[in-house]
Amino acid sequence: MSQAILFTRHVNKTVDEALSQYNYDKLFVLTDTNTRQYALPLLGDSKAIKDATVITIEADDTHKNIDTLCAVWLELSTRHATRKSFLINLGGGMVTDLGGFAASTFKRGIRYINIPTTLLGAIDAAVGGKTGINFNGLKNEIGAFNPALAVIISTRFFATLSRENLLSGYAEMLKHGLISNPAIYNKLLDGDLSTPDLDQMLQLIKESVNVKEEIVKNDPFEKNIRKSLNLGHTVGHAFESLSHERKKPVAHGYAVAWGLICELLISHFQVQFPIDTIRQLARFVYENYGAFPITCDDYDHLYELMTHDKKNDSEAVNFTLLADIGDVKINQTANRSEIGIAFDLYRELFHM
Ligand SMILES: NC(=O)c1ccc[n+]([C@@H]2O[C@H](COP(=O)([O-])OP(=O)(O)OC[C@H]3O[C@@H](n4cnc5c(N)ncnc54)[C@H](O)[C@@H]3O)[C@@H](O)[C@H]2O)c1
Ligand SMILES: O=C(O)C(=O)C[C@@H](O)[C@H](O)[C@H](O)COP(=O)(O)O
Ligand SMILES: [Zn+2]
Repeated sequence: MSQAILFTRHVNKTVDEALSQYNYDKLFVLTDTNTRQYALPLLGDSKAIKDATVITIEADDTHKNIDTLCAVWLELSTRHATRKSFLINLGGGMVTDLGGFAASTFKRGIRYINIPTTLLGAIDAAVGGKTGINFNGLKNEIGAFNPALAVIISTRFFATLSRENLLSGYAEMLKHGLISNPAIYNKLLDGDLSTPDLDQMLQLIKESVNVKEEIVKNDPFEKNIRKSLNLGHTVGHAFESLSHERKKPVAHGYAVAWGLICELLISHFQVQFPIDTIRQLARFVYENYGAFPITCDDYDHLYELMTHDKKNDSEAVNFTLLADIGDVKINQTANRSEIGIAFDLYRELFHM
């Protein structure tokens, strides 16, 4: 499973060079309503893109669903896309997840590349081949492992990103720091998020992509060590699903940030992750991300959502835990009452 990761400041040129390597009959570009407005113009000088058919879907995770997927399949079909056609996914993780899955399934698979336009997309979603959609109230319940042939990353896209979406991506970078080593983690924790400088952040972005790339190379299908990339997501996805049910969707990275704290609390009790490091991160998360409001009335439902986690292989809920920064313990479990204790402490740390 090889995937070229290309960092560039000249996206047009890089896109044209990348596409010139492939023979294709028709080129399609998938955008959402925001990336059509803000990101597509940055590709205006690409010769290849000038002749492409643009397909545009509604923005945000509430549309990462089967209806939107059908709409993309229908466009490809009515416009006579063939197995020799090519798709470019231009957007954040919502577009690259859904577009990657559309490409993986249309006529049993057409080739595609990702051009992430969010920080989260660049350091995480566009890389590594997890594609899919939400289904039955569950995150990424349907999907496939199938990497984009190339991922073209340019920080130029991030100039129009909201602060919320920058922070959302930063949370997945913190996750990469936690699972890799203290040097990367501490730099991230020292970052000043009040006035983020994207060019200064480029080095951190490259390190973060590298953390993910190395893990995926070793375990592309998440049989073992790739589960480390899921730190924070067992709880995070349950928070995210609950936020959709409440019709107040939170950004994915925010749910991961809160999920990280809960799972580090479970790590503390099960594999002695240091409590002071949790307190420090909880302060950072509270100051920058606020809190996801829960009461003990939500615990049973959150637990039910976690019983659907894709890492589970039995009745028990599977967690990736940490004994320390960079010391990952996969295939750990926690029961309903242990998770309840973590929620109690999370609420205390987040002043609920
Ligand atoms: N496949 C993976 O490995 C993986 C990893 C992490 C997250 N994900 C998934 O990715 C999704 C989250 O991705 P995301 O945070 O990029 O969200 P997103 O794609 O929904 O983008 C967030 C918002 O920013 C807008 N936007 C995108 N680019 C913009 C730009 N350049 N300027 C202005 N606005 C822009 C979008 O239209 C959207 O409104 C979730 O569905 C999550 O499950 C997948
Ligand atoms: O690439 C991975 O592996 C990850 O787990 C990265 C996560 O940040 C990402 O949110 C992923 O989509 C979660 O996957 P899921 O298998 O828990 O749905
Ligand atoms: Zn994630």
